[in-house]
Amino acid sequence: MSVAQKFDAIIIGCGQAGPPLAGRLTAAGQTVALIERKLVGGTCVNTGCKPTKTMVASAYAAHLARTGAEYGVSTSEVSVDMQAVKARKDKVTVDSRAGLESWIAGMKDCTLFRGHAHFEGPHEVRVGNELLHGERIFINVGGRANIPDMPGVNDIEYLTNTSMMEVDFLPRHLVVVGGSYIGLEFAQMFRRFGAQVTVVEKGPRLISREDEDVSESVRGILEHEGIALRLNAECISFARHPDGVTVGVDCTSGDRAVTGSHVLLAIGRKPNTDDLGLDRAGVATDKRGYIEVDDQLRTNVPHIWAMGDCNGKGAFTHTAYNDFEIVAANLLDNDPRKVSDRIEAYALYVDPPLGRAGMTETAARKSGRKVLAGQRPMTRVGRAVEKGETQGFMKILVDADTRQILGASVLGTGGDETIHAVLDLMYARAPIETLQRAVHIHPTVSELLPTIAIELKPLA
Ligand SMILES: Cc1cc2nc3c(=O)[nH]c(=O)nc-3n(C[C@H](O)[C@H](O)[C@H](O)COP(=O)(O)OP(=O)(O)OC[C@H]3O[C@@H](n4cnc5c(N)ncnc54)[C@H](O)[C@@H]3O)c2cc1C
Ligand SMILES: NC(=O)c1ccc[n+]([C@@H]2O[C@H](COP(=O)([O-])OP(=O)(O)OC[C@H]3O[C@@H](n4cnc5c(N)ncnc54)[C@H](O)[C@@H]3O)[C@@H](O)[C@H]2O)c1
Repeated sequence: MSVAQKFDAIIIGCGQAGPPLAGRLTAAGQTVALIERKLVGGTCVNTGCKPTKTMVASAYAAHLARTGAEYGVSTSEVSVDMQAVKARKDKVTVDSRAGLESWIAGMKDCTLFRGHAHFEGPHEVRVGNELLHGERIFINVGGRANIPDMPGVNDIEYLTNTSMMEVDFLPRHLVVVGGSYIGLEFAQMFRRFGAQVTVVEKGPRLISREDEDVSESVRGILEHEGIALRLNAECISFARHPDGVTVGVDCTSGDRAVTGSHVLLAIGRKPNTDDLGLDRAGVATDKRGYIEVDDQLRTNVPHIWAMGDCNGKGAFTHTAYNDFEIVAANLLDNDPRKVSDRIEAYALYVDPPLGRAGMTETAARKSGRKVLAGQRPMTRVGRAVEKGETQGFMKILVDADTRQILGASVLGTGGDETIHAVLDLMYARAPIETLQRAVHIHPTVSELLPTIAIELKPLA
């Protein structure tokens, strides 16, 4: 029997919450074992946010070059060098990962173990030949692409967000299954790189968590760029084809199948909890495998916490990082921060981007509150007109009784940044009058937020 190495804390997974927590714990004098089975930095750094947003930037450059004539700028024929696009993406990713690795290496009393970790008992974790004992254990294992058992899926070669990172060529025709956050970002960027792109979505509209007017506007933006959309695809199936892969789409109407050279599956994520040996530690999960945690991210086992995507309380880098802040505040700062203090916020990086904070209109209506709403199309935002980027709109929702902002959607140029003007007021619990009287800078997209706030009307 091997003797376990003892640590004050074991952190499983080196994603968005693990490394900063290791930093805080070691700075407080604790010994930490940090375990990573693949790449330090996890999804965001290696196969998620960072590489995709870097590629979105290349796609934007191609788009601007193609539309240069509209700005009076003549460009000769635009070509995209996919190897250069990938090299640029790789550099951003590798630099980021290297920065993280050197930060971890500099942490006193932090040992980085490389390998797959699993529980052998409530305090025992095994990584390869090493058995570790932790007084406290923090799980930060993230998630991976969900590949449901769809007809034919095992007979074809498909891409996921991870294998997309190796693509250094232009697919002739990319079929993206899943019309949500991951699918739409890849769909638009590859269309802009020059591929034919079809999005296949089983639901009746894109990004179904958003309001219908947002889905509809995003649909228009993508179709305008020549992306084919197949919604209501209730009979998705796959088969090999001499030209690539045939994706069965519909059982009732339209072309029943679409044949592409490559298929990307972007149909949700699942937590990396099935191979962790959680039962040996007695840690409870829900039916979908997410680790159950309380408002301060403690599992049902008092010395074990779960942070980031694996706890199902968020699915974003900023929510994973906030999980670290909550755990650290409670353990080290005597500050009882909690998840329920967090306001939902995120962006979808199609171009123009969608910035979101708080409730959708659908959720606000369902809440039973009296709701005031204000809206403005980007065609009536000077900054958008000047930039020649007038697609989309802004919408703000306010509680008529408390006068506080319930939520906002900004689909338009700079929407990912503009939304923060609203988000910060929500955190401040400021009444809408604060926004009405704020003097914003001209010419910006944000300068129209006070105008919208002044023009609020009751929801019909
Ligand atoms: C294509 C794509 C684009 C995205 N874009 C954005 C975006 O623009 N903005 C945003 O906020 N979010 C975005 N996300 C979501 C974001 O990447 C995740 O929410 C975030 O990375 C979650 O962080 P985490 O720390 O929970 O997990 P992860 O970053 O997934 O890290 C978990 C780590 O644990 C390791 N691990 C797992 N199991 C074990 C084990 N048993 N032993 C040892 N190590 C293990 C994994 O290898 C991984 O390194 C995107 C996701 C994808 C897929
Ligand atoms: N900009 C960002 O912040 C960003 C970008 C990408 C991803 N992410 C994160 O990654 C998560 C996952 O994104 P996603 O787009 O993969 O998933 P998602 O859960 O948002 O959407 C999944 C899509 O696949 C469809 N679908 C589900 N099951 C299916 C099936 N069996 N067959 C066919 N279609 C099916 C759904 O109708 C839906 O449109 C998001 O929730 C988000 O948190 C964030």
